[in-house]
Amino acid sequence: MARTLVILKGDGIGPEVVDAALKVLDWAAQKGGYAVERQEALIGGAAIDRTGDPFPSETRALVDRADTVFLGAVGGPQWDRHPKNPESGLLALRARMGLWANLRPFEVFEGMESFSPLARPHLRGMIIRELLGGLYFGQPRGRSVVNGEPEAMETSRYARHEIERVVRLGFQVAQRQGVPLVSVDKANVLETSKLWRQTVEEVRQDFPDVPVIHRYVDAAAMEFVKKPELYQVVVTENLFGDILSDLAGGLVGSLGLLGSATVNGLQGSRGLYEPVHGSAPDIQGQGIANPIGAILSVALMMEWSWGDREPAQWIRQAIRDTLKEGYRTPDLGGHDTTESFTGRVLQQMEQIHRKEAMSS
Ligand SMILES: NC(=O)C1=CN([C@@H]2O[C@H](COP(=O)(O)OP(=O)(O)OC[C@H]3O[C@@H](n4cnc5c(N)ncnc54)[C@H](O)[C@@H]3O)[C@@H](O)[C@H]2O)C=CC1
Ligand SMILES: CC(C)CC(=O)C(=O)O
Ligand SMILES: [Mg+2]
Repeated sequence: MARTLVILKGDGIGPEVVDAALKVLDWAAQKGGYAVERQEALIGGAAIDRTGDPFPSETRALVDRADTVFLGAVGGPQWDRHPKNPESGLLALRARMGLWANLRPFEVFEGMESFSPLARPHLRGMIIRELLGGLYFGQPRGRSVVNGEPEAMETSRYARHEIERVVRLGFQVAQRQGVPLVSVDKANVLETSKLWRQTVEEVRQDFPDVPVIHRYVDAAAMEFVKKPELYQVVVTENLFGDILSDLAGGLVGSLGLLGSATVNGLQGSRGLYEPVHGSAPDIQGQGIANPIGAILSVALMMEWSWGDREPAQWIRQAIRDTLKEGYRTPDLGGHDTTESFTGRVLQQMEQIHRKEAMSS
């Protein structure tokens, strides 16, 4: 059966890493013997330039009919002074799809230890970031002039059910892995965080076998660096998850190494897949962006939306093997281009596939 996919390449290095990821997807689909029907649409700054809207109606219509969406990245300095904001297109997409759990796995690949002074061998974990609430979406927000002076405001808001569903997912993932759940909040100050912590305490009654560690976000930032092995499954609100997942990028050696899946719980095929990094305007157009985050997002898509576990494992193994052989893009001290690195990953996948075919 054909799988359908909406592709939103976006801005900066978005198109570069998405093109790399699609090569891997095509290979896996061909080996799996199924077709992927792809439709492409505009988002972010590219959409502003063409239509005046960062999330145009044509894109909305396609997304509404789609189960699976794959995104590059949005934003860039050329839109800083534009009245419309590319990032608001991404937030509108996330809200429109109604997907609330953003899973951001991280892993120190073998040989990558020296790219972060903090990296530990074999370190891996996952940040589960609530994606539809908090400061990014709360109302009221905006600008005003008070006593002749410009003011700006945002609102952080969470309803209990919005916290409960993502916390429950956190418990389920931690239970599956047999590890503690680390819940990050700022309950010593913020009302939303007090409700968050109270909800975690209530939901934990249903998971008596999962130890819970509560941390305030400031202490968590310190401890993530000092004792990262504690942070195997982390559940947290939108803003804190955004910040801590970039910290995880630093911890494993590069932001370019992280993929993500945004889903509605353990079941269901609907998903939005995107690398954790942004549009990286500083390296845009040079052909040197690290495609690993985007390629790992393909693996997550195959697993979470399509239930294709085996090709997802081939992809991950091929990335490990390619790095182990010393191929790297410049963010990891290497000389590979996005294209040459992706070519190596494809070769590794071919080898893994051939070996498995011979042994079965
Ligand atoms: N999901 C999205 O679409 C996101 C978009 N952004 C937007 O991206 C633009 C740039 O934001 P920044 O703060 O610079 O964050 P960024 O994630 O784009 O880049 C931060 C640093 O990491 C490097 N980097 C990121 N991805 C890389 C990759 N795949 N390979 C090699 N190096 C990589 C960049 O070169 C840069 O030095 C802004 O407009 C921002 O709003 C930022 C984060 C997420
Ligand atoms: C650009 C923002 C909308 C979000 C962001 O930084 C992220 O999702 O990682
Ligand atoms: Mg971010």
